[in-house]
Amino acid sequence: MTPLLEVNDLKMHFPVREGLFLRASKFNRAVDGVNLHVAPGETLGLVGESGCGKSTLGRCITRLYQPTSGEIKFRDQDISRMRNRDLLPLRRDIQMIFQDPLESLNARHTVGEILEEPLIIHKMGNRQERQKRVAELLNQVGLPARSVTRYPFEFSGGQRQRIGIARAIALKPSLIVCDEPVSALDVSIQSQILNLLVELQQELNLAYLFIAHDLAVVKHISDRIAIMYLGRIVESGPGEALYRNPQHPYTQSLISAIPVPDPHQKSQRILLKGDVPSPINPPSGCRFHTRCPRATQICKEQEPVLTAQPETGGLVTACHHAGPA
Ligand SMILES: Nc1ncnc2c1ncn2[C@@H]1O[C@H](COP(=O)(O)OP(=O)(O)OP(=O)(O)O)[C@@H](O)[C@H]1O
Repeated sequence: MTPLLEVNDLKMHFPVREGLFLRASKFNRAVDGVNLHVAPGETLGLVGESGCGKSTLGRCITRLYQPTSGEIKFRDQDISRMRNRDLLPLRRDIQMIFQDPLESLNARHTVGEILEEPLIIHKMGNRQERQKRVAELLNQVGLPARSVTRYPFEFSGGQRQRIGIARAIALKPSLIVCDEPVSALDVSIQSQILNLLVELQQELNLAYLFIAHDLAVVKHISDRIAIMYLGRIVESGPGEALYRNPQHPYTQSLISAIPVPDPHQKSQRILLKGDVPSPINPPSGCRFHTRCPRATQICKEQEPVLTAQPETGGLVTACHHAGPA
């Protein structure tokens, strides 16, 4: 199937300004050569530790950021260098849901105004038609019709995320970048929001790039999962294969950290050495070598490329010593 979204060798390097004249002598390589693709109606889970560049990647794809280099192809058109003016039609089709809805929703506007705003910007319908659409959106996300006159602070965290979701689907997009949409919510509410996202996906044929720092969250909702470490994808493939038979030691350590519900089943936690290095000065060769239990000389010298792993059900892995744990 032709991908809806294709990202090739994408880089986002933030200048680090220092000294009296705030000159940029260094760069934070937040995203440093990412390749990925998402098919229509598919969910790609993007997982990695805090600071590995997930949000930056999501913001490049939605073109909140102008990437430093690389390609972002949406419906076969490279949008990575598009000017703001030309991006308007695209902003209808690619939306974003944020971790903290309170921060992303305008606190001085009522829910009705928040949901009507994108319809006004994109000149959709007259006032009456827009109000009808707002009522329909509230219904779709499971909020009462009377919410239109209320303000975001009057809602609970989960309800606020429902407002964020309603706003994201208002323009009938085909791709939504979900940036840790349930991380700030209680566990019981998390599953309600995840279920809502799955229902809407089926109803509206939405594709999701679902960002999370926790593999357990994306496990049940992702068709495929990509694991990110220090600005790069280190392993990806169908969710089921990635859980059952991960080949990258970093994926293996993330999976070993997921609590096992059955107390009789033993889980061998794979602990990593040290902390995540700085993306300002990433390690040579394989970026993961400083923390990797399998690292040898070649890992310090040569950067591994993503390579298909035979008999793993479709995993691609960037590791000189890829193999089962
Ligand atoms: N606007 C920005 N300007 C400069 N540096 C930034 C900016 N946004 C992010 N960074 C840096 O880029 C790196 C990646 O950050 P990013 O937020 O993308 O990671 P993340 O994986 O989403 O982490 P988290 O889960 O904590 O949000 C970090 O070192 C961060 O400090």
